[in-house]
Amino acid sequence: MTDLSTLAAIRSALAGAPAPDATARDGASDRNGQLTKPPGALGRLEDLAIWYAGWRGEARPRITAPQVLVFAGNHGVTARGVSAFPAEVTVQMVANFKAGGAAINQLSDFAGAKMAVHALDLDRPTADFTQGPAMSEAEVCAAFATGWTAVDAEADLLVTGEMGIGNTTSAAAIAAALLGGTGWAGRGTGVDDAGLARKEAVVAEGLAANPDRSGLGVLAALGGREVAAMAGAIAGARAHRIPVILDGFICTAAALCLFAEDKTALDHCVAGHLSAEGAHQRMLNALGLDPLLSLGLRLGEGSGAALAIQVLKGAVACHSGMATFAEAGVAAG
Ligand SMILES: O=C(O)c1ccc[n+]([C@@H]2O[C@H](COP(=O)([O-])O)[C@@H](O)[C@H]2O)c1
Ligand SMILES: Cc1cc2nc[nH]c2cc1C
Repeated sequence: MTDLSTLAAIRSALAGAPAPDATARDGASDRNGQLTKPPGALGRLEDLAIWYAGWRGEARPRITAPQVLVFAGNHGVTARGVSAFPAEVTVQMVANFKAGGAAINQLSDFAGAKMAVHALDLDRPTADFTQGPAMSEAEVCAAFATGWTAVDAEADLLVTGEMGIGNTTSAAAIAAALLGGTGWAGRGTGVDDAGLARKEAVVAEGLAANPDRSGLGVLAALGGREVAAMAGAIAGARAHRIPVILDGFICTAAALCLFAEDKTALDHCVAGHLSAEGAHQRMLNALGLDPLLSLGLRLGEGSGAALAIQVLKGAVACHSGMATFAEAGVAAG
């Protein structure tokens, strides 16, 4: 069992993360050059397949066991009027996920993925981060460990999603702390102009009340339990060489905390989609990630990333299933 009981222990676990398999990646690149298509004609699908092959350590991989993990948490900062919905919606939506009634249930089924929901201490919201850290070191580490251990070692692809009323304010505060500047707050579930102004003010207060600017320090101070669990799952997947598709604004903020610790921490990740939350593009730019889809989604739950499983499956199916020029007797150019 990996020790994740302190931030120092988590930092050591991150430092021990594996790299992709260069032999498998080169083998996949070589195979890609022999497939029955003009060079580069499958565009970004070709890069995706080669990237996936490197992480899985197989030149001709398959995707047969995607996993979708949805983490839920409650936020003390909701007391500041930062969401269009009441905090009770978090626990109510967890019941909906368990009953199969949410968008992510449909999108996971449609992608052939196994979905699980983890509700993290919903009856104990994090502290209001305008007054000091949202979580103690023990709390953030426990949430991170929940995410890390939720990853199925037998999965061959992971999507991390979340549910947490108030968490777009938390994600905006994380981005502001780690990337600087203002204007990170957006409409979330649909706040009006006054709500948006409150969010921006709450973010500024949160930064003033919490001076630590390390990735994990910011995760503890301004994140939430579901945000920490997503960071843990993203890092835990890496330990098993499981590639990850990131979801929207909140998931990307969780990933940003890992990136702030180590610039290679997201090498096993792709951005599933561009959220309609205004500052998501800016966050992706800072991470150097180019989203696979842009459909105006702003739901969370892992929904955009679950939809993007289909794109990655398509890329890997073409790569591993297509005939080569020699096999098909097609004249190469
Ligand atoms: O993933 C996104 O980009 C996204 C953008 C806006 C809202 N959300 C979802 O809406 C909730 C947070 O919104 P809010 O307004 O309560 O901060 C939370 O449950 C998220 O899953 C998610
Ligand atoms: C209904 C509802 C569903 C959600 N799913 C993710 N965030 C959400 C926020 C609301 C309000």
